[in-house]
This record gives sequence, C-alpha cells and structure tokens, in this order.
Amino acid sequence: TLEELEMDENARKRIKVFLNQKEKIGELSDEDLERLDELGSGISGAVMKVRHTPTQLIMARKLIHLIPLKPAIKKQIIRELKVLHECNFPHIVGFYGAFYSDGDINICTEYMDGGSLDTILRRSGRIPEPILAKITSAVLKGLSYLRDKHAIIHRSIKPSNILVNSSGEIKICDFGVSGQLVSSMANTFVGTRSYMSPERLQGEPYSVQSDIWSLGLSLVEMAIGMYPIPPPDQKTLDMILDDNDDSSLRQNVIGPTSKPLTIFELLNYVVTEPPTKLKHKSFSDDFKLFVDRCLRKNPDERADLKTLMNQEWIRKADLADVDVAGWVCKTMDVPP
Ligand SMILES: O=c1[nH]ccc2cc(O[C@H]3CCNC3)c(Cl)cc12
Repeated sequence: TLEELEMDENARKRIKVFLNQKEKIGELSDEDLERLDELGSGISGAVMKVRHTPTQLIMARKLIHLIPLKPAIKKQIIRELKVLHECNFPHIVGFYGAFYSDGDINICTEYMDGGSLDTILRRSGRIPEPILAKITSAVLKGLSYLRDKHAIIHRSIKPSNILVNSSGEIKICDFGVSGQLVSSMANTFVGTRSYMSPERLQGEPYSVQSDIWSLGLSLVEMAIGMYPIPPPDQKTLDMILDDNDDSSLRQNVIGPTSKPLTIFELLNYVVTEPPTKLKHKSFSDDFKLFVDRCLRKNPDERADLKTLMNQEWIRKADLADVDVAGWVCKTMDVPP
C-alpha cells in the first residue's frame, strides 16, 4: 500500500490522483488512442504522445515492434508487464496499461512534458550540478523502490530513460520489468554508445551494481555535456567548462577533437581502460567523490545504493531547495 512507502504528503496525493484517473480507463485499445506527436525513439521502438479519447487523458504510447514472436511469447510479455500496475512511486513513470495490437506491443504511460534528459542535454548543452544532484537522488530512490519492492533491476539507466516534467518531477522509465521482453530484445542493441558496466559487457553476472555504473557514466555525460568515453582531454574540458558566459544554455560549439571510436573500440575501452573521472574545478568535491564511488570497474568496490543515498552530495541535495520546475521550463523554451 502507499502508506508503507516513505513518501511525503504531496507525492502521495499525486499518486492518488493518478490512480483515480486510471480507474476511468478500463481496457486500453488502439482505436481509443489519438496520435498527437512523436516524443522520442529508443532502441525498442517509437514513443508517441497520444490522447485517450474516452477520458481525454494525454499519455505516452511506446510501440515495441518485436518480430517474429510466437503468440505465446507475446502473451507472456503482456502478462509480465502487468506488474507495472503495482509500480506506483514518485520517481517511477506512471503506467496506464499494456496491450498488443497488429504486431506491436503497446505500453501506455504517464506523459512527462519535459521529456527525457538526453533531449534536454542536446538542446541546452549541459545540466547544472544542483539539478544533477536532485536527478541523482530521484534515480537512487527509484532504483531502491524497484529492487526492494519488486526485486527488479533497471538494466538501462541512461539520460534518455530519465524523464522530467514542468512540475519539477523526475522519473525513470523503460526498466526491465518483463524478463521475457528483456530476453526477446537481448540482441537488438543498436546505437553508438553504451552505458553498460564492465562486468555486464563481459557477460558476467550483474546486479543493481551495474545500474550504479550506468548512473555514474550518465552523470559525467550530463555534467560536461558530451559522452565521456574516451574521456575528453583537460584542454577540451576547460574550454567547455571555463566558459563564464553561461554556455550551459547554449549548444557547446566544439565536438570531440579526435576521431570518434567505433562501438567495438568504445566497449573495449570500458573493459580495459581505467574508468572515467570527473575532474574539473567547477564541480564540488562531494560530486566528484560520488561519481568516483559509482565508476569503479569492480562491482564489489562500487558503492551500493544505500551507501550512495547516504553520501554527502545526496544528503545535501535532499535538503537543498532547487527550482527543478523552473529549470525544466527554461529548457522547454530552448528551441529544439
Ligand atoms: O512522456 C513520456 N512518458 C513516458 C515515456 C516517455 C519516453 C520517452 O522517450 C523514450 C525514448 C528513449 N527512452 C525513453 C519520452 Cl521522450 C517521453 C516519455
């Protein structure tokens, strides 16, 4: 029940409102959803902004095109996705329902008008440290909730799976709730970058510790405004971060100086080279220490969720009064 989860009053209220609206929906179906806009596309498919005509609710609809899948497998995935009905938490994106229609698995979730952090990063350059601390606190709470209440590990923490809205809420999405869906998509990796931990890249058993590596790498990327493998040299970092004309609101004018690594070289780098470090005077020591605790190649040396939630950087973040809503609105105004 919501009572047992340590939530503050207005978080509990928001979830009650969400569940109230959800009751009006009943079975979701394709003909009840009116397409409004394209929101984003991930490795598993496209995400559309839709309106559920019977209730006029705005939702995000993710289409997962998995061919060829035997009907029995598809039924199992839809059945396993139903666990999402029990995932009600301030930092987990709300779930309206899942259904299967003409070859696609459809997952309908809460619409987040600020979008995903990778889009915000592309538009506004980089994310200020006080905002990153709030984002990290939310992600850690979300990961703890998934592990402690549902024994789920996220499996793909990265900027594009962290969503924000103009109320200043920060939520994670696209976690591996359905084992069958995870294994059906196991070989559909596409893309030029990876947030996977060294142990996972080497096929070793992995746990929530693997999500902590991904969080650390995502934090470095969001702090400096570029994918941090291979680590940019000091000169590049100084150029990006020393700007005092508040370039954090503008696209960084420079890209990587050396030629980009192939995906193989990149994965090989993660496994063989020392982990990326966050080193620049513009970041607090607490932040640098936090990132260092996340980016240990040995998962046993990497800090665990509980330790990280008690780190100075996070304790200060939880007490700090940061206008996340204001920041999200500012990034929503920046032209795409
Ligand atoms: O508003 C949303 N609600 C729920 C989900 C969602 C997912 C989105 O993008 C995908 C694409 C890659 N990962 C996340 C985007 Cl851009 C928005 C939403």
